[in-house]
Amino acid sequence: MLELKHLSKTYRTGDQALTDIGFTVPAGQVVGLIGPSGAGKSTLIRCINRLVEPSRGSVVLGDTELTTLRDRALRKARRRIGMIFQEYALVERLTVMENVLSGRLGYVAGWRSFLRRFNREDIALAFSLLEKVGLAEHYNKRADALSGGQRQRVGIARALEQNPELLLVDEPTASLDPKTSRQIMRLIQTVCRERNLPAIINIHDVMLAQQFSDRIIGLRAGEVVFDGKPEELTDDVLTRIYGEEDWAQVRKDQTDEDNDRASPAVDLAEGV
Ligand SMILES: Nc1ncnc2c1ncn2[C@@H]1O[C@H](COP(=O)(O)OP(=O)(O)OP(=O)(O)O)[C@@H](O)[C@H]1O
Repeated sequence: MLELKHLSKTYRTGDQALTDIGFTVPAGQVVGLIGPSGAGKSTLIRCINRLVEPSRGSVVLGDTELTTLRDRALRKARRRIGMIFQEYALVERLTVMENVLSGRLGYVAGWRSFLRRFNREDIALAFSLLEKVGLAEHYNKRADALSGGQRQRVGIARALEQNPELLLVDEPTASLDPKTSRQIMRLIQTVCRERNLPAIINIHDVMLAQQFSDRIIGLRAGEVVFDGKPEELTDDVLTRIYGEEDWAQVRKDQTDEDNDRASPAVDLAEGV
């Protein structure tokens, strides 16, 4: 379980990115974090694993207060949090397997020198995860030989290799076509359900968020303005989060765009 209490962040520039955020994410719950550009979504995700230092408040993972940890204790705690990034953050010239195994070392600097030290269990886990994400036969390919969807699958396997207690996911589909985006969101949802793993997904696409989250949190100007079930995301709520729009038209445009962009060639390339 993850608990945020009175979390606030003011950057040195004076930008107040988050104001008094408080919510709890129980085991197994997938939270879609939505809001307009600049609402504070990335800042919130990064305050949880302390890539950004919160100005006030607390973040509790299980029974560990993360906000007061330093150095080694912080590095150890970060290994309990799996991160999945928009741009995958793979080491391009290493193989798929090596990238997945790197999850074992979390955020430890200089991990490359330890590559030879993985034990049998780590490697067996990596193989089973590659099977899970549909990439087993590609284990020995270099990361730079993969499509975007395949890279993101490696990113998911790497995060799971950490055996995390929480997944933080930052715009996982922003670089992907609509069909691959749905496949990736479905995969994240499935692995969270299977492992009873809580996740917070920063996601721009409201329809995807609605389809694949158990709960939606809407941020606007650094504050939570909606916290509820995906089906409660009415046009009025969307206006509260994003401001005035013709939501019926936005939905139609989004559907048309999805249909236009899902060409058969792309489907084949990304379908693994
Ligand atoms: N490193 C930084 N220094 C100063 N201000 C920052 C920094 N990072 C973000 N901000 C400010 O904090 C606020 C929240 O930004 P953040 O990137 O968290 O929003 P976001 O919802 O993730 O936006 P987007 O969807 O465009 O990525 C914005 O006003 C932004 O300008």
